[in-house]
Amino acid sequence: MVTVKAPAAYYNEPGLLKRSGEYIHTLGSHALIIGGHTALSITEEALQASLIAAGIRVEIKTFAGQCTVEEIGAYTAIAKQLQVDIIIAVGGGKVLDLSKAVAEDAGLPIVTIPTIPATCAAWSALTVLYDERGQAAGYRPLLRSPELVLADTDLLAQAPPRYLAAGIGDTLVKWYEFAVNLSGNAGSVALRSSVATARLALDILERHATAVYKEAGQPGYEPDAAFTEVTDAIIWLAGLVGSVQDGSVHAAIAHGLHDSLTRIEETHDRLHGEKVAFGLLTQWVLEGKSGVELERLASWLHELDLPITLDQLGITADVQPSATSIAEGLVLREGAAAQLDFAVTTEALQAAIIQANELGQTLSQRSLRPTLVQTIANA
Ligand SMILES: NC(=O)c1ccc[n+]([C@@H]2O[C@H](COP(=O)([O-])OP(=O)(O)OC[C@H]3O[C@@H](n4cnc5c(N)ncnc54)[C@H](O)[C@@H]3O)[C@@H](O)[C@H]2O)c1
Ligand SMILES: [Zn+2]
Repeated sequence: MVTVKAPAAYYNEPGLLKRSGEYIHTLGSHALIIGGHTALSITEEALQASLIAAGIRVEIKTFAGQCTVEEIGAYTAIAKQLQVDIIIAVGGGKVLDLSKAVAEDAGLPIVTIPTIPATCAAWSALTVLYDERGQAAGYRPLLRSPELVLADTDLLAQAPPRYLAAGIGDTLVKWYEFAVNLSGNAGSVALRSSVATARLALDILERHATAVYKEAGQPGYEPDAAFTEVTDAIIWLAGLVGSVQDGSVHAAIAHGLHDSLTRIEETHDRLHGEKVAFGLLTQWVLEGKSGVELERLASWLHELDLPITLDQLGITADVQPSATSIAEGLVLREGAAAQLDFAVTTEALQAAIIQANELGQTLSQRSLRPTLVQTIANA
């Protein structure tokens, strides 16, 4: 059986927030807004004004910071107690994930308003769970994607560019994680659909991501067509890649390494897309890509300021034992290894992490040189 889950509507425009009531009022008249602290401070005024103007009563609760089963239960109880008829989620991936599960458990429609383009969580019918210590604790598939996704490109363009880079990392991984599963067979329609969508997202990122990332952080930056393509790739296309499922099992190595990295305390302030990026660099080594190709790809990650060394991930312990524990922590889904034409043993993974880290160090040192020369020249 194939299931395709996507939002009833996805909008991407500058200034959407100010008009959000026009889109939301047909879905509900008494809303619970769940938002991160920063996200609410940026959006609350415009969002509330637009909702109230559209005749929607508003309740607001600040997200406590972690998407755990307990927190989902707590916000569901709040939604029921307040007797709201719609949930509006505002913020990064964690608050959107929590709110989607809350809406499902409370039997309510949900609108997602991403305030950073760091993941496809605004779109997907999936909640990634953590425990209270911030370690990955599994995935909760949801029955539906959100009813409505409002991607306000003004809002997304104002976010610190680090989040954009993380979103780019988390999107380009889609192609590389899916493509390795295609070895030797054409795949089902579901797999081919995901691969084709992931390819389109990769094409957009290859074309625009670096320039958009460099420009987006500049003062007075206004989102243009390239920015919209890049954020569409991150939210919509990456979301669509995961929207189509036929029960077949894929090996998501970079994401598996991400999950393993979440068990290392020092990586906790690194973003999802940042950990995935290092996981992807490791996967490229494991796949046996040529030195030239590895250098090209790692340089791209480096240009986006994504981590390409363990140190950049926050891991300061010795490389060898760190690589061993990350490698040992990778759990592939049952049957996934059979799809691959390269081996994923703990030893091979450990060696790949060490090689990725060495390549990352070399590239980082090389790109430091102009700065050093500059510093000496200016001394
Ligand atoms: N459901 C899915 O399909 C899916 C996909 C990928 C990742 N995820 C999950 O999403 C989470 C990662 O999401 P994330 O990377 O967005 O991190 P996040 O949700 O932790 O947000 C990162 C930070 O951004 C801040 N923030 C939000 N809006 C801001 C703004 N406009 N300006 C400045 N700061 C702002 C938040 O306060 C937060 O501290 C993880 O839990 C991950 O597992 C889910
Ligand atoms: Zn991801």
